[in-house]
Amino acid sequence: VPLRVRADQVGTGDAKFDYVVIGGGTAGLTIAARLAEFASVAVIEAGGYYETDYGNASVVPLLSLTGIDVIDPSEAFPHRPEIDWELLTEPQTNAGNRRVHYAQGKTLGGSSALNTMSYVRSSASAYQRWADLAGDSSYTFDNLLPYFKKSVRLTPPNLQKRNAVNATPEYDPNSFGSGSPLDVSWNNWVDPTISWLAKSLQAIGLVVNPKGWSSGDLNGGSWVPSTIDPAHATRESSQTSFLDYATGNTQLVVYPHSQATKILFDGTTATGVSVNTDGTVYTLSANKEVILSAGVFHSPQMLMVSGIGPKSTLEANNIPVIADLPGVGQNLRDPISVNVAHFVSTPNAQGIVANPATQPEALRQYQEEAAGPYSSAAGYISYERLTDELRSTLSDSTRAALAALPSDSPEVQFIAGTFLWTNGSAMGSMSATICNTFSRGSVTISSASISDAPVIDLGWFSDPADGDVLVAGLKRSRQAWASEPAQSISLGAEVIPGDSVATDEQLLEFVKANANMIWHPSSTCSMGKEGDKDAVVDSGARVFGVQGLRVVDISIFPFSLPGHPQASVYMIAEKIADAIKKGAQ
Ligand SMILES: Cc1cc2nc3c(=O)[nH]c(=O)nc-3n(C[C@H](O)[C@H](O)[C@H](O)COP(=O)(O)OP(=O)(O)OC[C@H]3O[C@@H](n4cnc5c(N)ncnc54)[C@H](O)[C@@H]3O)c2cc1C
Repeated sequence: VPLRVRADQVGTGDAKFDYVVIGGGTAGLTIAARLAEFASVAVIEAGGYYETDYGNASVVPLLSLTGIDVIDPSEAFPHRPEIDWELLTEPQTNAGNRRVHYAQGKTLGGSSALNTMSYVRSSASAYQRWADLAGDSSYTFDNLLPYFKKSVRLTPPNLQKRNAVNATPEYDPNSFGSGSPLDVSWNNWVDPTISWLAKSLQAIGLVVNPKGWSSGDLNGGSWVPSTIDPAHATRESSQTSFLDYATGNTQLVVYPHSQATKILFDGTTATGVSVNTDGTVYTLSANKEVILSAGVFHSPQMLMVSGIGPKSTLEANNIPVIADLPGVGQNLRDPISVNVAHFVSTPNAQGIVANPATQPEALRQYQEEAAGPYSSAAGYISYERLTDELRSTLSDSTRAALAALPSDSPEVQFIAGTFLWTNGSAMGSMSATICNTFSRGSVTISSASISDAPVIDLGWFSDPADGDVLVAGLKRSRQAWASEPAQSISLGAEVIPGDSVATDEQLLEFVKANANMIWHPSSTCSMGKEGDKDAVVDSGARVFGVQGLRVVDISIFPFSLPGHPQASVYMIAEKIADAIKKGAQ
């Protein structure tokens, strides 16, 4: 893999730019590349190149689902400091006191270098809710669509390579663009287990959405597109797309393996960033603005160590207060998920590549044709509002909480999946994930130093509605497994959770002990109206109480959007870049 940034684009030491971007992740590289079209821009990134630092596991699509050991959520997770921040949360008091490892990309590309590449937009009603909370109608789906389109380049699925009549993707080509450097397409191999489980979801009434999920309707099922380079069947990240583009077309300067340690202020105006590269400390000055894109955990931490946050927290850590902003770090939303799994008779991609008899052909297919099991990425997902039957099992307060959401908002996401059990046998899984996280967590600091990890409380199950909805989702997953298509591949009784987990109390206990993240945390620097309890930035992503500073990443989503977030992260970076450009003209 070539190192992409030209030598003259790698920064060292003190310098001045129009814009200084903290974090070369998903949003950071996108906004930096766009700003560099008309201004001088620096990006400070703590990591380097994931292709060289982590190799095939971060590049080959199948391995993004199964081979990334770094996403292990257990406390005994494998340590990969070259690409992961190695964050460990506070014990989750409502979830078996578990401390979980929360993988976050520390590399050019950020978490787009570690994610499972699914490209999913949220529902029009969710963006309407965002617009209402931000007090800005430019956040409705129709008004955001140009930025969604601008941020991607769609390549239609290669049906010949997919070679699966039951898995032809349905989508609306009009909701995609063609000019962006970021490739979105479909994988070139379909896992047979997932095809059967997709049929099982359809059998219980979750029909295929004829437009896919990029047109504002997030209900029904779809073969999910991925951020994938369709020609080579390799991961597409903000690094392989926007950084590549900026390297070829702009004077963007990158500071890799460099940690931003503090945002510097003159009074309440941000003037630059203090940076540490291997012990050398220097200043990058911003003539115009500092853009903070350090992600959901590190953006609020950076604000706090720089003097912006709840006054009591800043004072307790001897940090001079630049702006008392109580919402910083306060509105963490983390959607959680549980699995229902059976042993299955169908082969899966992991099994094929693990078998010495079938691996050589799989390798040949991947290397020569960019196809076969190694090219397998995102599969089949369905969204739905709970059925009346399941809704009637919820508590009154949960029903009331759901009723307050927009009427077309999906409530549960089902992901048809497959993996290898510890004995090497193929398993099929039907996971249920809550679409609207009612529980609130927080991010705070333990010291004034950015070198000390942020203190993360995910707040799992702090609102009982999440457990209630997840139990209903688990029951629905069981209904899918009971359907004829799933039964035709199931090799017997349910393995996870197992038939002994039967009553509502047992199901809730199972859910609390076993639910896990799907790595979509958001909202720790929420967008809102000035003075609102959680509001940290206005609708232009400008931080309240100071000048010359914006936050542009997933931390500014005002709530956890149903769906998958990266599509909206790329979109928001495009949108704010455009707002800055228009303001600068
Ligand atoms: C395992 C996993 C699977 C996922 N699967 C999907 C999926 O299939 N579909 C989907 O839509 N979303 C998925 N996501 C979520 C999605 O990838 C993230 O929401 C998105 O990438 C977040 O973008 P961001 O710009 O907010 O942060 P990031 O992309 O994480 O970028 C933050 C960057 O800031 C850098 N940084 C932080 N602090 C500093 C500092 N002090 N100095 C310098 N640099 C700093 C970091 O190193 C990082 O590069 C997944 C995430 C993970 C981790």
